Amino acid sequence: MAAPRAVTSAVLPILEAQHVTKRFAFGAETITALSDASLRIDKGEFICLIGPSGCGKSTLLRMVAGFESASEGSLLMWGKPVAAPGPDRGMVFQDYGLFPWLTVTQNVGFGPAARGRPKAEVAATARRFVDMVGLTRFADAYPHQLSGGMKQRVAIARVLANDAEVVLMDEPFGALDAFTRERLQEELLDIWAKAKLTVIFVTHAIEEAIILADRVVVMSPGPGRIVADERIDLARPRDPTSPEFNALRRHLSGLLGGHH
Ligand SMILES: Nc1ncnc2c1ncn2[C@@H]1O[C@H](COP(=O)(O)OP(=O)(O)OP(=O)(O)O)[C@@H](O)[C@H]1O
Repeated sequence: MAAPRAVTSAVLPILEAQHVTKRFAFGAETITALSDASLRIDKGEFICLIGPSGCGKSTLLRMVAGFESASEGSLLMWGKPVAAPGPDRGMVFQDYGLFPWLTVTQNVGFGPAARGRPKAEVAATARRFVDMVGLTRFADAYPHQLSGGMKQRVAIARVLANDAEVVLMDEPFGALDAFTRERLQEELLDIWAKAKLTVIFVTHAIEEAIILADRVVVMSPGPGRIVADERIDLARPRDPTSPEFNALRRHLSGLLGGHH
């Protein structure tokens, strides 16, 4: 019977941070990058981490990615400790991290090919995700032939081709102009919905967080802490000129207080 299993998976969060503290040695000093952070994320949620420079956003993301381990507390994926990086959690970097000598299709198929998947399967997977991010016409192009926004889409497709359930994005649109940024926000939401992803997205921009997130997690520095976790109940696509949007903008701005 499938029902009891479904009930169990519905209550188990895909990710959970339990009282996570992260300290770094810095010369003779110790820096507490993150202090006693607890957070529960359900499958399919779009979470934005927001806060001023140095509040531990990247540190938290890197810990979920498995690049760093907790000094105290635990970080769990499907109830099991995150011990190392894995293809189930894909990071999209601001500088895209594409291989310049490979085409769009080869970049997207890189992960499955490196894991030894059969050629035909790699090709089909790459094609599927190149199509999904709207780059069919550029399948054979090289990264230098693409715009910043297109490179960003390749980076997302590459993560998806790895079967990632969780996509980690550290200010991915920070380097883009406002117009491209808005278009990519829409496209990301589209891909997120289609691929049923769980996204953790770091941003400095309150408006971007309200456009994108199901929940906005607000952090503050010195030491890095989670100070609020706000649900955004507005229907998508969200209108930044609406009174509800503005009320949330003021509210989050207040939570960020003097830090922002
Ligand atoms: N490897 C490291 N060694 C020493 N200190 C570190 C290391 N990584 C991060 N830190 C420190 O931890 C704190 C949090 O850094 P983190 O990069 O997580 O902040 P952030 O909120 O992502 O900042 P930004 O918005 O500027 O990217 C900072 O004080 C930083 O100097």
